[in-house]
Amino acid sequence: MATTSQSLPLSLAGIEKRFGAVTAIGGVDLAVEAGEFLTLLGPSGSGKTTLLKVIAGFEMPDRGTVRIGQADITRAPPGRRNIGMVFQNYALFPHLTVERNVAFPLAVRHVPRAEIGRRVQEALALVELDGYQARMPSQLSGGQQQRVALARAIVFNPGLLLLDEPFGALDRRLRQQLQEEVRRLQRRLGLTAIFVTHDQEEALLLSDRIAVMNGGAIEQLGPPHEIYARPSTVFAAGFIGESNLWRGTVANAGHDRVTIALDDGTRILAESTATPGPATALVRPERVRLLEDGEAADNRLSVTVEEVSYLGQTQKYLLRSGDRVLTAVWTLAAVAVGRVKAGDTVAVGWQAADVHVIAG
Ligand SMILES: Nc1ncnc2c1ncn2[C@@H]1O[C@H](COP(=O)(O)OP(=O)(O)OP(=O)(O)O)[C@@H](O)[C@H]1O
Repeated sequence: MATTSQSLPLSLAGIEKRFGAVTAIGGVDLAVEAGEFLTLLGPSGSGKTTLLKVIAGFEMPDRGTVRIGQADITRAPPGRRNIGMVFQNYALFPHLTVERNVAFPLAVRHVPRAEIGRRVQEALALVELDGYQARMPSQLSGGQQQRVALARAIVFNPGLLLLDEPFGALDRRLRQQLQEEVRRLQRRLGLTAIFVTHDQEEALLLSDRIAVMNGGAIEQLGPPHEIYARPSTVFAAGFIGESNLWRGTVANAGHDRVTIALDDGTRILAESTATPGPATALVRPERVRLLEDGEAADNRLSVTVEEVSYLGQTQKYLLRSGDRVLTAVWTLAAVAVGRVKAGDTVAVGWQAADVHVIAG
């Protein structure tokens, strides 16, 4: 298998797909660059799998076009799209050896026998399963089976690789190991990859860009750090990472600083160019700091500690101020174990620059 990739860009324009009264995809435009790792992230029912099936050719869209490179493949059968696929339950052929499983896509493409042998060996080496040629799938662990599935998906140099929750059935450690391997392989081969998950950590870790899906539409598209730091909607903010979200009204707008008035009278100072009107303030838990005596902060609250959870490198605190509960996550280097306990009253604060304002 050549490691020089023939990866291609993918473009979706105006994709719509209905099942009876259900709109699974409600008008999606998306351009994925060659060699890019793009994740479709969203809750159950948001349309991720349907969109992937439209790309793969297992579902026909009611409207819109699918292009790989220059070619319009909207109506092309799945086998003609040159797409590699790994699904959670995309089982290997149980009656075929590892070697014949991986050889399958080459055999159906009438690749000469000698070349098949060489390319299968190369693909198995890439997923670190060289020497497993003669095994049957039943003689492999779940992680090894998914590696064989990955080898089978890349052995024919696909223009595009689709991965639908490929690690869903695996335990956490194996999952992490395979995540790293897939990413390394994808980079090394320069593959264009579209990955479906509802696991936000997995999405943040692996992706060049994330498309946050909600109700059959892409709600936000951007690199992980941008989606985390500057979510464009309350849904995206709540779906990715932990968040403190406070709904209020932007008052006193001007000079890149605004005040957000909450209905209980609390005022939050934020660095933002938001205009007056309803808005939600987002403060990520690691931005909420424990204030030392006399320490100043743009925003300051006296809170009672309700709960402390030890998470290893960090601790998570549930803090109450009146009717409001907020979450803080502090590293052990910043706040030692036992220094702040349930029942304590402490001062916390954060800077105006730590507040992200979502208008609307
Ligand atoms: N074959 C089908 N017939 C009828 N409705 C369908 C069909 N496939 C999907 N749907 C509906 O379309 C919507 C989107 O489903 P889809 O499977 O794409 O979501 P998803 O984001 O992949 O969810 P999950 O994470 O649970 O797999 C859902 O409301 C689903 O019930």
